[in-house]
Amino acid sequence: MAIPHSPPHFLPSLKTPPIPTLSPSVLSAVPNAAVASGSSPLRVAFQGAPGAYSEFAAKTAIPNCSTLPCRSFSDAISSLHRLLADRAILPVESTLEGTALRNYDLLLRHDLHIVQEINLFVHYCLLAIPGVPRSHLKRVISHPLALAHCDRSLHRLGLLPQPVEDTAGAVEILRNNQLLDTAAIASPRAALLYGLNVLAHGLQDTSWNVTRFLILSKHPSSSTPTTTSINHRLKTSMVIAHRGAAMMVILKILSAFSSRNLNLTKLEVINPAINDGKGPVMILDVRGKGSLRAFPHVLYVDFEGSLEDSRVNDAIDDISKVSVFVRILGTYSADPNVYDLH
Ligand SMILES: O=C(O)C(=O)C[C@]1(C(=O)O)C=C[C@@H](O)C=C1
Repeated sequence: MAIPHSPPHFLPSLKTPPIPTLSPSVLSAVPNAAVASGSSPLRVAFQGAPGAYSEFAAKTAIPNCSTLPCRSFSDAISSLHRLLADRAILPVESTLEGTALRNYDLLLRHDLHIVQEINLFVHYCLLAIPGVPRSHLKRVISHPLALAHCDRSLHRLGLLPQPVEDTAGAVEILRNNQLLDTAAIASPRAALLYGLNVLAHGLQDTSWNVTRFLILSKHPSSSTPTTTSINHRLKTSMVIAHRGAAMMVILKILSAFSSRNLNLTKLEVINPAINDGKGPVMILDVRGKGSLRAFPHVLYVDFEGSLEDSRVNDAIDDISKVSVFVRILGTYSADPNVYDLH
């Protein structure tokens, strides 16, 4: 996959010129192709340039996969619909951000299935063009979340943060434009890939900085084992819409699962007023006419277990009685690890 080209070199400057942007989506340059079949590696679409954390998460979760860089998460999802990719990977939770509502929103608008999860320890580095000392740096570019995760460190270093689309994209901008007064925050892997210097490791303000990614497919997980064991727990994710009596539904959910000895791993109340300012949550009704429906009151729930288990089905029946809509988003192997990119 060719790295997108940026404009010719910028002259080093003491002022801070505008940050050049990446060229249009790499996705559109990929010829239409059939879904990988037989023994061909799975193709995983991710948002960002090669070297992004999402790409690393994809390669860690599916070691032999090939990866497809996309300009946006929505491009990554449309690459699944266009059969350019077999999987798409989305970050859905992080230590600082909590639930990434931006990506849940995407997930719910499409008829896709969660088939895998992966937890990645996100280790941020300060990267610069080789030979540039830290004292020459005036500003730093990266994904807005990465800048937020490193806020205190950047303040200490006196660097002006400027957001760009993704961490590896920032490195690419730095390299292609030879910006000598600018650093990027990205992974050690991106530094290697683009030949940049690592000036500082572990820039994140909290020592525990983990992002949870979900891998999506057009089809439910076929390799899902039907039995659970200590080493191979299954998890199911669902979305529940209700009439507004959140407390009553939450109590029902808690009792439906706890009375059957099922473990809840996530329960998040989505209040339309804080849903990233988007108002009601739009959910594709995959069982109905396949139409998008607007729900003002929604809960995101993950639990250990699968629909193969009658206790799970009974719990869902109980919950359905107090809710207006329930959609199962997928059953997949729970990731018991946190992978470190180091
Ligand atoms: O920019 C990247 O490298 C990404 O993979 C995206 C992403 C995100 O959108 O959450 C993933 C993890 C990092 O914390 C920052 C950014």
